Amino acid sequence: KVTVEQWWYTLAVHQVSMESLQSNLPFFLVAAIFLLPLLYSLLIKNPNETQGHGKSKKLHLPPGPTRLPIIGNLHQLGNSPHLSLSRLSEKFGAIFYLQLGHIPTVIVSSARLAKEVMTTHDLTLSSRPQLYSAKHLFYNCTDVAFAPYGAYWRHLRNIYILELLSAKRVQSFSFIREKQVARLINRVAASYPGTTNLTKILGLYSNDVLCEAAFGRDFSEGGEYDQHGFQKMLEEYQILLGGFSVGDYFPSMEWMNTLTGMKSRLVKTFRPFDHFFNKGGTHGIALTMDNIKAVILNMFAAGTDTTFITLDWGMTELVMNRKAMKKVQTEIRNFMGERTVVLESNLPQLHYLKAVIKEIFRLHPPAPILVPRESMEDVVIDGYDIPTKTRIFINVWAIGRDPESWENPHEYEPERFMRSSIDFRGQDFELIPFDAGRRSCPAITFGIATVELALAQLLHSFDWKLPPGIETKDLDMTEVFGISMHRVSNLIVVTKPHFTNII
Ligand code: HEM
Repeated sequence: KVTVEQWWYTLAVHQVSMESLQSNLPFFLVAAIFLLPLLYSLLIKNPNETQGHGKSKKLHLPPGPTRLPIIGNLHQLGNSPHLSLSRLSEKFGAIFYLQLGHIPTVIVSSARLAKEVMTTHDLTLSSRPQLYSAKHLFYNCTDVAFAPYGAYWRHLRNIYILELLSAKRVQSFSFIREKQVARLINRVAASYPGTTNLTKILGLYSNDVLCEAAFGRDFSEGGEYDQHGFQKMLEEYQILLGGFSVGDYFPSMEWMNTLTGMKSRLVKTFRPFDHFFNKGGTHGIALTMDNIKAVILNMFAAGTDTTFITLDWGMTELVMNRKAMKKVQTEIRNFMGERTVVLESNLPQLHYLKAVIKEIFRLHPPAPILVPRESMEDVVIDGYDIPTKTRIFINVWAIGRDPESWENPHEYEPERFMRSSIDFRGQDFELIPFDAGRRSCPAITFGIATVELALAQLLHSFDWKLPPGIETKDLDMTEVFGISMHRVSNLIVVTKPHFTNII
């Protein structure tokens, strides 16, 4: 039976924080009076026997108790689903089942099973659930990330791979990255000798690169960018996409999203972007204007936060791990000598820098449980029958810290990648920050180039440490809830320029 605890667990995993419960208390009380009988009949349903969707398939649960416990406090659970799901996988194994409302959900937390999902069953598991937030934020899921599998998605995906993000196109954007890295360095230098809010500066850099690549125009010049409030809008996007809406778990109760205010919040977030994109033109592409806007919007939503999170965690880990910081700076400075500006052509020689970035992806994948997939047919994974329309989450955060795959899994040790050929491009399932298979990130080359160049130049141009009186143990590692997750706190540092001519 789905117990009341499980229902609470469902809410908790999907960001119903104590604050939001409290602020919506009058609504919940009124709703409870009217809806309790209905909720009761919906919840008291045996997940072992019926999965709805017109089929009557048996879902064989992994061994272990079927009744799920509540772990930790609600607020903590709600804001860190990758942590709570990792704890559940320690208890129930590398594959386990959750009945989230009416939706059968399977969580996969090992490299071996991720490989099974992303190779053997990649096609069957290549669809996406039509999430309520994605329908409102991405033109009824007509973008590439949330479109269900089919001819339309394949068409869009080809536009990404062959046109927007082809190797040649990404290469042609190198002047954008080099220009924006120079601006990044100037922003850091401007705060010298005071403290630098590096998180803020890295956020601006990631947005500037994407804006210029997408629109061919530098929006940060003349403050046009700030005027549109992109940064805030994108943050809201990440939160809403990862958030909980009743209709995603109880499809027949989608109307409740209007009452909870979820719908108006989505519309409010979506409108400014839509308005902004109206300034462009379609110019002969056989897609509707909304389709094109969805594609561009996807680049922002998928590309800015992920790049920024990688850089922010990268600098945080290096500031905390002085030995690795010294080693990577020595590598860059030995190679660069008196040359102050790092070029993209220098990057292939910086092997330890690449190991540093892999280690960031292992410990802090920007999308810790990826975007859910949805099964298009019945499928057997690791001996378990998984029915059609099951939602599949891959906990890449847990896979990156799995002691079966990694020695000292919680330690920051880039050296491990100097001794191994493991890479993040979708062949080694221990390290899949970009996902793998059909639904993997089409922008790996773009993303990596944006991260590598910025990191190399920051480390070459400055020495970095925490402000006086602050120690590594004082840094707050809590993450903000969302589909991608960055640290709640900003990284505040003090810098010392390496070259006299930089300030
Ligand atoms: C460090 C940088 C990045 C990381 C770690 C990353 C990670 C990911 C992941 C994990 C997915 C798969 C979603 C899933 O199945 O869970 C994805 C998809 C996607 N990413 Fe990235 N990404 C990065 C940068 C970018 C950039 C810069 C862009 C655009 C310029 C981009 C565009 C996309 C798009 C359009 C998809 C949807 C693909 C589909 O569903 O077919 N990403 N990314």
